[in-house]
Amino acid sequence: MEVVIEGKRRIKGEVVPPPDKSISHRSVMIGAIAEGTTEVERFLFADDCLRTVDCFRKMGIEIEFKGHDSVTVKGKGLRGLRKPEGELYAGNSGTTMRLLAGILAGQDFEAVVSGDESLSKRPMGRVVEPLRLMGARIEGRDGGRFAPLTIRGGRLKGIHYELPVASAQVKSALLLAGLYAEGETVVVERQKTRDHTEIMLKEFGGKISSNDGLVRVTPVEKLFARKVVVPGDISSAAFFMVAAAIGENSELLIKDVGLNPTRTGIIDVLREMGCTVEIQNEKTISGEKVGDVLVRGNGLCGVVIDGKIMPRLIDEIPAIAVAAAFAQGETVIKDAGELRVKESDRIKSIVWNLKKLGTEVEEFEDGLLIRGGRKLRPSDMESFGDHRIAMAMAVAAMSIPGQSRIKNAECVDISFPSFFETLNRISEPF
Ligand SMILES: O=C(O)C1=C[C@@H](OP(=O)(O)O)[C@@H](O)[C@H](O)C1
Ligand SMILES: C=C(OP(=O)(O)O)C(=O)O
Repeated sequence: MEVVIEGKRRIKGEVVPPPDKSISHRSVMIGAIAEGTTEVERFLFADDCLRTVDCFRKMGIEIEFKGHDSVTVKGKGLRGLRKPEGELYAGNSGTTMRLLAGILAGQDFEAVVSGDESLSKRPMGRVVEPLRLMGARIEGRDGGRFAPLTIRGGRLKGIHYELPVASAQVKSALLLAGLYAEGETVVVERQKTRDHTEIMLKEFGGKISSNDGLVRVTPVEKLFARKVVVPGDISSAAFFMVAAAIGENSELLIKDVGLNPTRTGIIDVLREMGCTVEIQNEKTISGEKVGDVLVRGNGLCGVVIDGKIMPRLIDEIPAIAVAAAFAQGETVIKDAGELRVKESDRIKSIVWNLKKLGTEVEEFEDGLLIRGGRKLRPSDMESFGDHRIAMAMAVAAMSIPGQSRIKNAECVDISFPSFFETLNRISEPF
């Protein structure tokens, strides 16, 4: 699908972002291994989370869709999953494959997890190696570095493991496997990554603690079903934040956004770039911080983004790169090598598209430099099959007078199926 975008400028009004993808995945996974029925209010009906639903249905879990945005998961307890017939297909979703690997490592059956072309190229050694140390038998392409993975779970033992890459998916896989292990599992993270697994496991009665970069889990006999209310996804909201930040005279209220501090790097960066971002109505729901975010565009300047903040905004870099192209001065993004192993090589994808728009960009192994503030031209852009690239470039196109095109834009269905309609609704013509 090719989407044509007429450049418009003013972004105005109110918007509610789609439910959080990370939390939606976890609600099904943890709900499936809890005792009782977990009601999930505001589940994300998008491709990635539906892959997680399919995988658990294949393992005998009843999952019902209720209305347009809720699901119920009939949990069967820690030992209630059954051996699936055929492969478990994770599609494009890294979160599905890596977290599922952790749960499968604790089961006493064999299962195969596969993915689409993009997911089959993403590194799986980072979960395979520590899960093997815990006692799981896992095979995969190239010695287990790539999917499909064949996982034979069994008796696991807890490990003390320092994450070689800052990854919430790897941490979560080990914590989930730790539910089945003998003794304590300790994951050491040098940079704090999103902690939705820890929060939800605690809500469901898990024994888990986090202190000073050490996350510890010990097995419990049972997890107990809980109602989960999923906040809006700050990673989806980020596209609107940037749209409002770069739009002249723009003001946008984004409601019910998840504000877990491990995810709010985008807000810090936009403020540092000179944008007004106000948080209103903060509350805590299902253990997660939520609030409304008001963004007012009033001119941006370049920034340096590196180091510890990276895990707090890793999925927002495509949107931030667009903000940088519209900002005065240079923006440098470093320590972002992880972008090369997402749904596309996001450093390459960003550089390719920004150059088409007339931005001066330099590519580094672990990041990029963007010289902002030049007059940009409308263009034909390419998603490279990556939802976040399609959405970021649509936001850029929206602020450039004239007609741009985004090729292969159907990939927005991965995390935000109504993205283009929503973007149209909040933007006004010149
Ligand atoms: O745990 C999660 O839900 C996610 C963790 C991050 O990946 P990594 O763990 O690979 O950094 C992020 O990029 C992804 O979109 C979702
Ligand atoms: C990297 C992402 O997701 P995943 O790793 O689950 O495919 C993303 O949504 O940007």
